[in-house]
Amino acid sequence: MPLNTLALQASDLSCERDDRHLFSDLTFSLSWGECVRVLGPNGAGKTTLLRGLVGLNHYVDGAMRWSASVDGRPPFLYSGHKTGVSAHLTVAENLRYLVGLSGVVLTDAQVDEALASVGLTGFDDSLGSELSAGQQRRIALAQLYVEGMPRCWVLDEPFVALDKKGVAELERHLARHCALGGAVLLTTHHEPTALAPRPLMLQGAA
Ligand SMILES: Nc1ncnc2c1ncn2[C@@H]1O[C@H](COP(=O)(O)OP(=O)(O)OP(=O)(O)O)[C@@H](O)[C@H]1O
Repeated sequence: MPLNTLALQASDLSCERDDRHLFSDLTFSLSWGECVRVLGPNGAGKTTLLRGLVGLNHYVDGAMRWSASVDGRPPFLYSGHKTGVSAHLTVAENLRYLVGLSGVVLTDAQVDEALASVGLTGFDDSLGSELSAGQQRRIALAQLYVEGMPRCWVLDEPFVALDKKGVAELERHLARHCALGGAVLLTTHHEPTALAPRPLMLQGAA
């Protein structure tokens, strides 16, 4: 497949952690317009794989080729199982910090708009520590509503702590993103209903 149709090409990946083989011979691609869901039981290595792909650990060996980035910025947006929200920053500061990792600087109006998209209007000045788990998750997810962010999203358990309405809205948002030519690589124990991701099973090493 021509590389410009791919957000990611990963070949012959293998992973050993603490002398345990988690997976091997893993080859897959993520096309633009596609959502891929990494599947496997607890401890199979889903988080390890995602973190390895985005350069947050060195446990994963093999060839990983992301689509070209713009202006040297990261070619992907990563949001982890832990939200990365600081207890000591306000909601607006947290959002500015998270999108800043992708080289994006927000106007006040853009902050308001993104927070409104995730139901956090009026919480701009609240500290991260003053928010519930679901609200903290929503701060991290607000990045997905900001224009100019990378179009390839790597999301580790993005539905965790969200209420029913939040889950449905996020599913719709991810489906919309892919329909508009974005790409999503995620892991989740939640069974999506409005999203039909292509499964990628971590089988474990032979
Ligand atoms: N902090 C850690 N220190 C040492 N080993 C770890 C640590 N976190 C995970 N591991 C090891 O790596 C393996 C893969 O963990 P990982 O978190 O990638 O699994 P997972 O598939 O994402 O699991 P889950 O479905 O429970 O989130 C685990 O089986 C465990 O042995």
